Amino acid sequence: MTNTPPAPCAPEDVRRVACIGAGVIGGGWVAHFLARGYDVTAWDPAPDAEEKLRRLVAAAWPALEQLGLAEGASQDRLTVTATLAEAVADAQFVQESAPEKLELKRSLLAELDAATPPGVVIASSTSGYPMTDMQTEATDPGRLVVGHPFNPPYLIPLVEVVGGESTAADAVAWSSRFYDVAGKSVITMDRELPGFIANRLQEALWREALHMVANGEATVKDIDDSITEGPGLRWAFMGPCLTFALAGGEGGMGHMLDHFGPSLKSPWTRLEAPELDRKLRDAMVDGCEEAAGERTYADLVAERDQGVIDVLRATGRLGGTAR
Ligand SMILES: NC(=O)C1=CN([C@@H]2O[C@H](COP(=O)(O)OP(=O)(O)OC[C@H]3O[C@@H](n4cnc5c(N)ncnc54)[C@H](O)[C@@H]3O)[C@@H](O)[C@H]2O)C=CC1
Ligand SMILES: C[N+](C)(C)CC(=O)CC(=O)[O-]
Repeated sequence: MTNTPPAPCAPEDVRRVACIGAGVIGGGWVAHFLARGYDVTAWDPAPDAEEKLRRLVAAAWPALEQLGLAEGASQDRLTVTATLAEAVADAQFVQESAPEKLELKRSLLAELDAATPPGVVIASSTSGYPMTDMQTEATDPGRLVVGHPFNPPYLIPLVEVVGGESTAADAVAWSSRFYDVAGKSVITMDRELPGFIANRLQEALWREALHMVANGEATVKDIDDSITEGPGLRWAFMGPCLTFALAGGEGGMGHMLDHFGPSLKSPWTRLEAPELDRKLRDAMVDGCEEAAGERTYADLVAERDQGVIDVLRATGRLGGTAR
């Protein structure tokens, strides 16, 4: 990593944030930043983007009110611009959440770099591309970082921050501090890993779920119930390592590994990803539709939002209202 200068204002002094791409994640970021009292500009090329974005923010607002809005926070502080250049012209931080396509990310990040005031950090929401692969066309790649959120960004605290080979170390430190000030829970990585940390873990679970559905070994409902009625209850407040240390009783992780470690070699898991063919795709879609039953997308979003808030409240993690 290089050492080019960081953003022109301190993370604590940021007032204006630009969100580029306003779908599920970009819209979620907009809701989060508005609730934290920032002025937000947003740009998305889709013709119906503004209407969809305002609908998403309005749907998220009741949950955000429960979490506690920052002083002055308002949905009215959102400006949807006609062009990308207008969105970033006065931004003090930029969050990019465009589709997960490498070529698109490369050219968009270069375009953002050209249009954003010098020194302002630009973060990508990418789910797994290393920044090294995305920053290749930018004139100032030093200010490009990954800030990987979790859906919905307005409720799930975690952001994984990591730079690429050409990212300035200061830009990584600046963005980690900024997300912290903006109410997120930050893991700063000192090296690039495909999928970062959490998605690498999630992908392992997901790969096995797809294998089981593809082979008719479990239904979508079995898989979801196995987590919500089982390990998921523990994972909300204690990670998989400490949870398994308790599986060793008073002997802790040492006994757990001595006892169960050899079974790691047994063929429980399949390390290759399954072929995501039409049959498997349809089985997953049908299973999810069956699991959703009469509940609409909006019903499920409201149910998920309330569930996350209840868990945050129950585990004493409801954030403060100040930035
Ligand atoms: N959906 C998820 O659960 C998560 C997604 N992400 C990441 O967030 C990013 C966005 O994903 P989603 O919001 O799920 O996708 P999405 O499909 O919901 O939204 C993408 C938005 O980008 C817009 N767009 C298309 N071309 C664009 C361009 N050239 N410039 C700016 N915007 C453009 C689209 O009109 C759309 O509104 C991806 O990098 C994805 O990997 C990260 C964490 C979770
Ligand atoms: C499905 N996904 C890989 C895009 C998910 C994420 O990147 C994080 C999340 O929200 O779980």
